[in-house]
Amino acid sequence: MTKEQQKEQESLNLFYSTQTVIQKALAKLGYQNEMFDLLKEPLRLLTVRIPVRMDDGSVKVFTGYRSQHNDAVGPTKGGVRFHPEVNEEEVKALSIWMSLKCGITNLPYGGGKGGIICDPRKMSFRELERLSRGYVRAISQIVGPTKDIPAPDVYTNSQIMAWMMDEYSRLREFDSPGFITGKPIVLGGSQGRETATARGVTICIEEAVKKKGIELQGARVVIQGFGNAGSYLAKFMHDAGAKVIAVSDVYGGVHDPNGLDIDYLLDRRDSFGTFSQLFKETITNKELLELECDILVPAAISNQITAENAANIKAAIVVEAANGPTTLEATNILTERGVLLVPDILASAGGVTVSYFEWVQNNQGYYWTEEEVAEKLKKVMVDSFEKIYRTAQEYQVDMRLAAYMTGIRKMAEAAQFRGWV
Ligand SMILES: NC(=O)C1=CN([C@@H]2O[C@H](COP(=O)(O)OP(=O)(O)OC[C@H]3O[C@@H](n4cnc5c(N)ncnc54)[C@H](O)[C@@H]3O)[C@@H](O)[C@H]2O)C=CC1
Ligand SMILES: O=C(O)CCC(=O)C(=O)O
Repeated sequence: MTKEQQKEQESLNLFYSTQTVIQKALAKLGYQNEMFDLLKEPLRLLTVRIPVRMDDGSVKVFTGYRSQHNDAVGPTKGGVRFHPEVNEEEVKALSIWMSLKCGITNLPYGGGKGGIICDPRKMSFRELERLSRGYVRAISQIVGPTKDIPAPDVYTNSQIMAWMMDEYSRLREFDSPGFITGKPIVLGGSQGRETATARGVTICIEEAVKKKGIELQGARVVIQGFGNAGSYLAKFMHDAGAKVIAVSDVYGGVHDPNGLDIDYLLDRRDSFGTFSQLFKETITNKELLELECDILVPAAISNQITAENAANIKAAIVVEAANGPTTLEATNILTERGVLLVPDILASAGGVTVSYFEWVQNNQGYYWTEEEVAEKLKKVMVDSFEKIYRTAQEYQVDMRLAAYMTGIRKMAEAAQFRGWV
């Protein structure tokens, strides 16, 4: 393997590349190696095997994970992913990113993340219910409203959160809405959580265009992924007067340089964010990423913009709604080319921010209006964007490193005060 190939291989390993940036961020902030030693790995990783009775009477055993990166600041928090490609390294990296997101937005949490290796698109409603409940039973010892609070992520939704909350409440023998966020409103969910990730991305786009001197009105936007994050984002961009010219799902995308009919697409997508099979003329995800546009938003999975295609990205602004869509090699290429890259741990932090609001409302038993939630979210996101933009300028670093520096500071301070380092 050549040096370049090895570099790219390392860049594609989310866990390894996260550790690389953490090390740089801590060094910039003047921390010793001991702090890196503490923060480079999750404190806890639980692997579980979940037997599920399938509809045909057979038993299938699924593997799941829950990773808790660091709880110096407070209980850990983060979503649960149901996806065939879930793996230990990815879950660990995702839990570290949750710590950083909570640090950036100044939430009283550390980061956690969970996942189950499965393909929910091939499972029935009742099989999914049994799997969700089985997962909660398997991880119940290490989670809870004051320990670790799960939430939705790829291919999980408010129905799955409802089953998980119900199972946890049964185990504990009292109603525990604060165990999980992203619940249906009638079960203690928050106004605005469903759209929170996309709202947060929208606010970042509004800030980023100001920095780049681009008018949002009429700007051409391309979005990869049409699930929770991507589909609402398309709607918000359309409502803001931008021209959404291409969107995609796992199978491919649709493109119209004059702007797509977003309401139609929203109406036709299924609960897994798929719609493209309804169309005859489609483009590949690879083609979508390289389209002529002003703003590109990867809102699906990781490692989409790599050393291979970074030079072909035409957008002036890339805003990462997905976790880990751009490798470190690609980050360098885009930055050198003058593309403003708003990193995932900032851009997608709207979800966990409103999850925090949901948890606060559950704890106090008093609920806020959609306007109150939107106003509070806006303040958190604008402040976070500015903080990171200023850090990038002050230290002459890219937005990703600036976001890591901002996100890790509170955790490092808390660990020091606790006497861990
Ligand atoms: N839902 C949330 O609150 C948050 C989500 N995120 C991140 O945003 C991204 C999307 O999450 P959600 O919208 O919640 O998921 P989702 O499950 O609602 O939608 C996923 C979308 O990605 C597409 N997709 C899946 N595999 C793909 C592939 N190989 N290539 C292209 N497209 C593919 C699906 O077809 C679907 O349109 C993920 O990276 C997730 O971690 C980040 C923060 C919060
Ligand atoms: O809402 C949450 O608590 C976590 C959302 C999440 O998993 C993420 O930001 O990646």
